[in-house]
Amino acid sequence: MDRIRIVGGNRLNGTIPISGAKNAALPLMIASLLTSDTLTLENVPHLADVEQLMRILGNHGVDISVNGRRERQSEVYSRTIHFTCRTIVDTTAPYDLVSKMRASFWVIGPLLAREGKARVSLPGGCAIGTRPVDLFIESLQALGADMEIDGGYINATAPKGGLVGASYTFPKVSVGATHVLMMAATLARGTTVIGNAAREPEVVDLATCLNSMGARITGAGTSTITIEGVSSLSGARHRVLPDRIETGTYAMAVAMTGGDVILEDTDIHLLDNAVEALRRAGATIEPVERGFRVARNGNGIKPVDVVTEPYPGFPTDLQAQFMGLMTRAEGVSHVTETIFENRFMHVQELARLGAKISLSGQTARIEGVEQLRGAPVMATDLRASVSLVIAGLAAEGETMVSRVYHLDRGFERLEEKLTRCGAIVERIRD
Ligand SMILES: CC(=O)N[C@H]1[C@@H](OP(=O)(O)OP(=O)(O)OC[C@H]2O[C@@H](n3ccc(=O)[nH]c3=O)[C@H](O)[C@@H]2O)O[C@H](CO)[C@@H](O)[C@@H]1O
Ligand SMILES: C=C(OP(=O)(O)O)C(=O)O
Repeated sequence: MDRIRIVGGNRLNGTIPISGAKNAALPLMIASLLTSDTLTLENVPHLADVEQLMRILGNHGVDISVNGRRERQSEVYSRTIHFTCRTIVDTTAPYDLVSKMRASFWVIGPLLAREGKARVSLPGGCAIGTRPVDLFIESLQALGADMEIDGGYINATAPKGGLVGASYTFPKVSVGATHVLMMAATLARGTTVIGNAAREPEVVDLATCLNSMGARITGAGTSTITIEGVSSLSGARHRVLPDRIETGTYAMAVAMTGGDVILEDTDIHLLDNAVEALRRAGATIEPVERGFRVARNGNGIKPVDVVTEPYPGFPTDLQAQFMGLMTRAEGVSHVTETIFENRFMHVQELARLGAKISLSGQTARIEGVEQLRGAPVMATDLRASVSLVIAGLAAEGETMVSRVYHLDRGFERLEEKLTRCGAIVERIRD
C-alpha cells in the first residue's frame, strides 16, 4: 500500500492545474447507459473511482475507448473517453464491483429506464455515515417501479410499458438520488417534476449533457427540475466541469502554508461560499483568466466558523480540509457538519500532528495552535486524507500518510501538483 511522505514548512508558489470533477464525471459516465450511441466525455480525471466505474460499465456492456493526451504546458493528464453501449448485456451490478464506491449504485436509474429492470448491490463509498438508499427507492417507486430488497441487492422493475413521469418531492436533499431520478425520468413516459432537488453544479452538468443527448430537462440548478420524457437519447460530446472540491482543497492548502498560487482551469463561482470563508480566514482571492489566484502573505490565519450545507452552502466535501486549516488559526473556530453523521474521522488523526480539537455532537471546536508537528497518520476517507496532507504541509518535520488509496479515489496527481509549487511531497511505493 502506497504512502505519502510530506516534509512541512514550505510555502506554495506557482500554478496548479485543476482536473475535471470526479463527482460530475461519475454520473456523466453512467449516463452512457441511456443510449446506444457514443457519449464522448472530455476532461475526465484519471482517478481510481473513474477506473472502477469503467469496470462496472464494461460489465453492463459499455464499450470504452480512452484517448490520452497532454494538455498545453500544464501537463495535466486529461483524458477524452468514448462510451458506447449498443446493448445492455447485463442488468446486474454485483456486490464486488459496487461495494467499493457509492456512485456505482447510480446505474440503477439508467438500467431501469432503458431495460425495464435492474439488480444492483447496495453501495459502498466513504465511511462517513449510514448513507441509506431510501430516497432512491421512494423516488423510483414514484415513477411506477417496483423496488424490492433481496440479499443485499435492490431488484428494480419498471411497469409494463416503462417508467411513467410523476411529481416527486425529496424529503431531504440528495445529490445522488437527484442524479438518478433525473436520468430515469429522461426515458419515462410523460413529465416528471422533481421537488427539493439538489442544486449542485454537478447536477447542472449532468442535465446539460443529457439535454445534448436529446433529453428535455429544465430547472437544473434550482430546487425544481422538470423532465419531459423522450423515447430515446442519442450520443453527445461533453466536457466535464472543473472539480470544485479539488479547487477548494488547493486553495485551503495555500491559505495554510502561505504563498501565492494560480488555480488554473477552474471557476471561482463554483465555490462562492468556501471562497468567502477563505477570505475571512485571511486569504486573498481574486479571479484571473481561466481561474483564480489565492495568496496569503504576512498575515496569520483568522478563526472562522463554518456549517456544511447542500449547495450553495459550504460543501461537506471541504469540511475536513477547512478544519485542517483552522488547526493553525489565531483563535477558536467551530466546524459543524450537517450532511453526514460520521464525518469527523480526521479529528483524531489531526490530533497526532498536535491539533487541539474537541467534538460536541456535530460540531468540532478547534483551538488554533502555533505549530503542528509531523507524525505518522492514517487516511480514513477521501477528504479526511487530504486534510492530513494540508496539515502536514504546514507541520514541522515529516508526516507520513498511510492508506493513500483513499486519496487516489479523488485527487489526480496530488504529489506532482504540490511538488511543482515548492512542497516536499513524495509517494512511497511499498
Ligand atoms: C459521488 C458523489 O457525488 N458523492 C457526493 C454526493 O454523495 P451522495 O449523493 O451519496 O450524497 P447525498 O447528497 O445523497 O447525501 C446527503 C444526505 O442524504 C442522506 N440520504 C441520501 C440518500 C438516501 O436515499 N437517503 C438519505 O438519507 C445521506 O445519508 C446524507 O446524509 O453528495 C455528497 C453531499 O454533497 C458529497 O459529500 C459526496 O461527495
Ligand atoms: C464522499 C465522497 O465520495 P463518495 O460519495 O463516492 O463516497 C467524496 O467525493 O467526498
